[in-house]
Amino acid sequence: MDQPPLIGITSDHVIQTSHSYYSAGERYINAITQGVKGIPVIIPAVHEQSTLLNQLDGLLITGAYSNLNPEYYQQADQDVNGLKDPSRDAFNLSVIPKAIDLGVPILGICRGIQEMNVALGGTLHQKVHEQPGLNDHREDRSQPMDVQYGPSHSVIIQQGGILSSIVKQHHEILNASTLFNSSNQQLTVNSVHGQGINTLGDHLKIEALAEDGLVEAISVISHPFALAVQWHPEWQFLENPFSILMFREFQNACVSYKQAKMLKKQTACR
Ligand SMILES: N[C@@H](CCC(=O)NCCCC(=O)O)C(=O)O
Repeated sequence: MDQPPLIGITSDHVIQTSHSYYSAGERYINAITQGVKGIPVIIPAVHEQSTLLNQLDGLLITGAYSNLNPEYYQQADQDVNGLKDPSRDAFNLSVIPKAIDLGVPILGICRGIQEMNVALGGTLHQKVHEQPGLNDHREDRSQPMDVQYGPSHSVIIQQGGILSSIVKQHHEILNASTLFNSSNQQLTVNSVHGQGINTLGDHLKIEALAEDGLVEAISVISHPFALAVQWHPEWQFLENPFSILMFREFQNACVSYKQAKMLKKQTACR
């Protein structure tokens, strides 16, 4: 029987009680094991990437409380004392373009969408809530976690992308979900971020927009599956039909990519 796809999960560099770790949240790992039926591999944000990427069948770029250093998009930092992660910044901004070039299927979540955009030359709003016309997309940290990560606002799915193709393929399942409104293609999502996409990077298309116009999902044009979303589909995804379908679509892309790689190897050996 075929081995499940090997999915790399990006990590955060964290210091706890004077010890240093590269870690990834359990929710992301569960989404890979249960939602993508893959083998999760946490990648320390230091690894040499070209050999590593050749082993992977997919890449998950996680969310994080830290913010990307705005030097990477040529802006002065508006929150110099805010949480940063230089190891993650350097690793992710270098691995994303390489993974895209190789055709590795990618799913980016929250900080992951921001990194994909900046890695391809885009910029971010450092404080979305201070931008005229944009809403406050932050969670209320005084609330319990299920409220912080609970349904927050809707996004409008744009035509012609990966998300709209999920809607088309599975409209019967989605029509039964209270989180999806088929008459206006609106999906209710959670919202746990202070930063967001300002100018769009190269070779990117918009997959979904919030009601205030903020970009909520993107994909790489002419790539089989390089999708990133500003919300958190991994949060209690088994209760959310759209999230289940999105992880399944990522799984299909990873399995196809793995099979194509094996076929190429076999052909080269003949
Ligand atoms: N720090 C950025 C990105 C927000 C983000 O990824 N939040 C996730 C928090 C932790 C997690 O659930 O993994 C911003 O504020 O925009």
